[in-house]
Amino acid sequence: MKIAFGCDHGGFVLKAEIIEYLKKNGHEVMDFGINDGHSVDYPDYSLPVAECVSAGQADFGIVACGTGIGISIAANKVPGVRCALLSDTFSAHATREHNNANMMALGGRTIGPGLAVDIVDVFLNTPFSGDERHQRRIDKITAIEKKYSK
Ligand SMILES: O=C[C@H](O)[C@H](O)[C@H](O)COP(=O)(O)O
Repeated sequence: MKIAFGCDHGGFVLKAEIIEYLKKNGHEVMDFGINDGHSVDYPDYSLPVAECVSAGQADFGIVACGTGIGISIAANKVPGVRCALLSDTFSAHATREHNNANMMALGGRTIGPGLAVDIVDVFLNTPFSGDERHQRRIDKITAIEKKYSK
């Protein structure tokens, strides 16, 4: 799969292990930085990942900041993006199965790289259930997006 990745300085601590996992598992990585731990603004690194996913240029997006909160808020402003902030594998499974999430956000100051890689693994290997009730709810999210987009 094609995976777009972006992080700020708070998420940079997770980057090496996540990228290593992705490459080892045969994924193509579109790396939007950052490439060292200097201080940056997380929306600048969330946007290109979210735009790639929204345009269908990547299958999934992974973003990381200190908490995962700011970078997920920014990603979810892009139409078509459903970015889940994750800190456990149960939620990683559930957000794919129920929400058909196409992006995940992780916090470099809240979880360690081992758990982050487990979360990525579960997320990427869990399909959307396709159940009518879940699709109906996702369609309602899309309708909200359409209501507020000009
Ligand atoms: O939600 C925002 C992220 O956690 C940022 O990584 C965080 O706010 C960066 O903080 P600072 O600039 O103090 O390192």
